[in-house]
Amino acid sequence: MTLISSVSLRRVLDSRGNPTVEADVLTESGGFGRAAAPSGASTGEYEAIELPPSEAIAAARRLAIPRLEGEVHTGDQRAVDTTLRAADGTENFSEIGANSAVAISMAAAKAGADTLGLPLYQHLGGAFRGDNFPIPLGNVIGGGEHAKEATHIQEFLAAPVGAPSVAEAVFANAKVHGRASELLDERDVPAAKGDEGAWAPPISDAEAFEVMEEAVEDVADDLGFEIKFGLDVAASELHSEEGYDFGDEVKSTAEMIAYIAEMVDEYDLAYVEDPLDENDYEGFAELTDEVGDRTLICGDDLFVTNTSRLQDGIDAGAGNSILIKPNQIGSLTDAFDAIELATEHGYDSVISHRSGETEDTTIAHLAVATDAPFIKTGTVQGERTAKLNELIRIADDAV
Ligand SMILES: O=C(O)[C@@H](CO)OP(=O)(O)O
Ligand SMILES: [Mg+2]
Repeated sequence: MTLISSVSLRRVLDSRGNPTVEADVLTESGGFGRAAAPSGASTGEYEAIELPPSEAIAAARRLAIPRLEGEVHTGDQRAVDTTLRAADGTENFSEIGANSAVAISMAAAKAGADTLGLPLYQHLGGAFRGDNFPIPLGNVIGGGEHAKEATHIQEFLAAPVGAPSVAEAVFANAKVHGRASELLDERDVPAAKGDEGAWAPPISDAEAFEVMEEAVEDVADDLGFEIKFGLDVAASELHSEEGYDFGDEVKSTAEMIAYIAEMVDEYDLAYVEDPLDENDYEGFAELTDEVGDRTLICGDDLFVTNTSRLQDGIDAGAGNSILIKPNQIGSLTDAFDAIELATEHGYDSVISHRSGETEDTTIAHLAVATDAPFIKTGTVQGERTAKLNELIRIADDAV
C-alpha cells in the first residue's frame, strides 16, 4: 500500500537565498510527501557531504530513484534509507549528496504517514507519542559564522525550562527576543539580524551575557515561570593551532574550559553546545566532569549525528547531550539510531534546524516522535516559526 510510485526532485530556495534540494514522494495508493534539505554554515568537519544541488539531484536521479520507484515501501523507513545508502555506496553520501538523501528520506516518511492517514510524528514514533513536548531552545543573540561583526559565541539561546506548555515556551522565547531588542536599544546598540533571525549586535560576548540575563529575567518575572539561557559556542570555528580566537584574546584549551565552567556557574546556564573543538573529546570530557551535573554539554560538530562518533564520546565521557541534525548524517534512520544510542546512555537529544532552512517542519515531528527533551529551531522568522508553529499544532491535535 505504501509502495513508492514516484520520486521527483527540484531546486528550491532556502532562507539564505541559496538553492537547496526538495523531494516529492508519491505512493501507489496516493500518499504524498514533500521535504527539503536544510544547509549549515558552521558545518562540522565530519558531516555527510552536501553537494551543489543540481549535482546532487542529477546523481540521485541516476543512482537512487530507480532503486526506490516500484521497489520500496515508505511504510518501512529503514528500507527507504538502506536503499539510499546502497545507491550512494559511500560512508558520507558523497555520491548522491546528503542533501538529496535527506530530502528523499524525509519526503518518504511524510508519504508513508499520509498513506497511513497518520500525523508524521505518530508514523515515526508510534501510538504512544504526542503527549510530551521538547523545550524549545531559541536563538536570541548571535554572531560567529551566522553574522559578521557580532559576538564570537555563535548563539545565546533562551531556554524556557519552566514553561507549562510548548506553546507558552514558544511565546516566551519570542518575548525574550523582543526584550533583548529593547535592552540593546537602551544601550544604543544597533542590531541587525543573523541568518537565524537572532539579533547580531556589535557587542562583546560579556555584554551579550548581561543582556541575555536581563532579558530572560524580565520575561520570566512577567510570565511567572523559569527561563534560563544557554550557548552554542561553535568553538571549532574559533579554533586554530594557536587556540581559541576571541579577537582581543586567544584562549588555550585549559582557559576555555575554565571560562565555560565559570559562565555556567555565573549565569546558571542550562545548556552549552560545542564549547570546544570538534576533535577534542578529552576537553569535552574534562568540562563534562566539572559541570555536567548542572548543565547540558552538547556535541554538535563533535558528534555530527553519527553513532560511531557518539560511541567514542560515550566511551570518553565527553558531553551528556547530542545535537541531532538529520542532514548532518543524511537519513532519518541514521538520526533515529543516534537518538536511540544517546537515550540508552543517558545523553539528552536536542533536535536541531540548520542556519539555512526552508518551511519544512519534519524536525518538529521528529522531536515529538522520539520524545526528545529539547529542540533548537530559532525564535522568529518564517522558516523557524514553521517548526515552532507545527509543535503548537501537534499539541493541539491539529495536524
Ligand atoms: O551550529 C549550529 O548548531 C547550527 C544551527 O544553529 O548552525 P549551522 O547550521 O550553521 O551549522
Ligand atoms: Mg552548533
